Amino acid sequence: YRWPSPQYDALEGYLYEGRRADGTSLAALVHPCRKRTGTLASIPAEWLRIAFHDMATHNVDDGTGGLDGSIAYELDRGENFGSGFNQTLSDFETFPNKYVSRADVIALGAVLAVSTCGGPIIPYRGGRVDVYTAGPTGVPEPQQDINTHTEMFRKQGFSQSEMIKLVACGHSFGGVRNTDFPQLVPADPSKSVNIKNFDTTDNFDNVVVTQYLDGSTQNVLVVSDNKTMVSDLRVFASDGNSTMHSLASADTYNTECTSVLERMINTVAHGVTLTDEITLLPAKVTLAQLTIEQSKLVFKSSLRLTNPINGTINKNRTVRMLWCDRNGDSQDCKGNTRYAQSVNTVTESPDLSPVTLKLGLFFINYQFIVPIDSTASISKFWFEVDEHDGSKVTVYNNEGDNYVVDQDQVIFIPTMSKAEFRSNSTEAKVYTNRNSETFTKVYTFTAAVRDGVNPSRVYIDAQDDAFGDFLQPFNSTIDLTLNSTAGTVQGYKLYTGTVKDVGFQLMIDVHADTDGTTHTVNVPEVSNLDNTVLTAPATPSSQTSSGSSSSSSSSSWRSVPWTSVSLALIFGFTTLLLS
Ligand code: HEM
Repeated sequence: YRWPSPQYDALEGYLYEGRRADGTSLAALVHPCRKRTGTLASIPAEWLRIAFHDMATHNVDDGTGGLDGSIAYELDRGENFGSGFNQTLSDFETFPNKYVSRADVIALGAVLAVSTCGGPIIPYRGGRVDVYTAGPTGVPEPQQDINTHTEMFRKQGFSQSEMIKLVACGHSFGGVRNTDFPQLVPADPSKSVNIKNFDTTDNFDNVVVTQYLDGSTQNVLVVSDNKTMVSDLRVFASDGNSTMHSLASADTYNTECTSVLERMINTVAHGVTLTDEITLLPAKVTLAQLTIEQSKLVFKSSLRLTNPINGTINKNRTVRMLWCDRNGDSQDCKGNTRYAQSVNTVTESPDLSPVTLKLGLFFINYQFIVPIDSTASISKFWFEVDEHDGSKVTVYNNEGDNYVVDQDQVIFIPTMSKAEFRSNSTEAKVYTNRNSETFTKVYTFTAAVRDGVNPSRVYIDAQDDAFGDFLQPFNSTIDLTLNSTAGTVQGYKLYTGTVKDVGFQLMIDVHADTDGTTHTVNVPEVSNLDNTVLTAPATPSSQTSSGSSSSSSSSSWRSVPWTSVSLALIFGFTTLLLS
């Protein structure tokens, strides 16, 4: 991992924070191992089941299908019977975005579902590619015979024993509904909700296996009198119960389920390449932006650190952001290195994501905002964490590369931008909320281009992938026009333009074309805008740098802490003892 990596960051945020960049939480819908209000159905069970059904149309012979979001177009089929699917799709609909496909969200749902109910952490990758039409059929149904099932799983890429494991892992929680399968679960007027669970626990555990083996199982797909429908019995017994016996150990069950469910969520069409496994970033830089707030040029960023749940946060800890000028005498810290303390600390709940909770960690965010002299500007930044307890100061510098501000020619100005919900609709496209009210979201965006650049074109590429009913993504390019009355603000000229969107997660890239070069600022989060909470910038300090290109050993520089930092930059050390 090297910053910037917006796709990795988005996937990492979804997995370990369970939420969108604007704070809307996916994890909170399922965690802790929740039941749905009303139907009392197991939400995690619905989420795991949909991942299987979406994947089940994979054809290993021709490399088509797999986890690709096609399930959204396949719900009218008998093989996708169940009211849980519609509810799950509406749980998921606001979460796909430019970096996280709908299929990635479905896969993530399976990971969150298993971990929130006490199961293992299934390794997660992103990069699945969505389709916008139904695929072929291929989901097993209980009335089919064992040969049909074995062949269906073979086509999905799973052997007989893997089929048994997949079903035994899938049917760990949740159950069969009377409304969906009255042949299996007879009507019972005494119950307002009539779901027959696969076993006696709501957790993700091997009780479904042990109760099957000891004969106490209540799983209707095993014990129903309707012998046509007892598909779990046929599947489980298809190798003489040998695989089921192997799953009688809880540890083996967890290991085998991790492996087979990981393969399930990673089943994609040939030609689709998944990302590396998304592991937790111990120090994550987010929300880095050069912008104008209250007529000042400021640089903002946030450093997310982890803390063990059973450990205390060191109250004496100080976290500094350090940065270099882009221009002038101190260009790239040749003269001075600037630094400032964090202005705000936000400690997250350990319940943010069941995955991070399971890792025994929670997050603390150190937020920075510093004034930037527009002539000097900023070229790169990094962080230093001092526990003030005699231990080494830790430097977070992007593995020695620093966090590089790749350009300052074009910047985005959230606080001078806004989003309006226009109801009624004279607008061409509208979005219908849960109360059947129609809206169009009208965004007015303000960007700024350095004075003197004279761009031939300033424009925004806007993309939204999050729609009710899983409509096609929205893509639009709009030109921004110079606000000639605003003059020059902090060495920048302002440009504005309007985007109309009906989705939930607009993301934009702002571009300025100059002399054959396109400068771009990527904005993955456009929710706060003119509602951004304003914080006064910190007062920065600066300290003479030794010069990052020089290793001169004058006697004075050893006493200057920043030289250690500079050395860290040169040699890529992440931690150095300050002299
Ligand atoms: C031979 C293969 C399979 C058959 C015939 C089958 C059949 C069924 C049936 C009939 C239900 C009840 C659905 C309802 O009442 O709405 C169900 C539920 C479920 N299935 Fe399967 N299934 C199979 C394999 C799998 C696999 C491989 C997984 C996941 C790895 C899985 C996960 C689930 C889950 C989690 C539920 C509970 C859903 C809920 O409570 O809402 N199933 N299955």
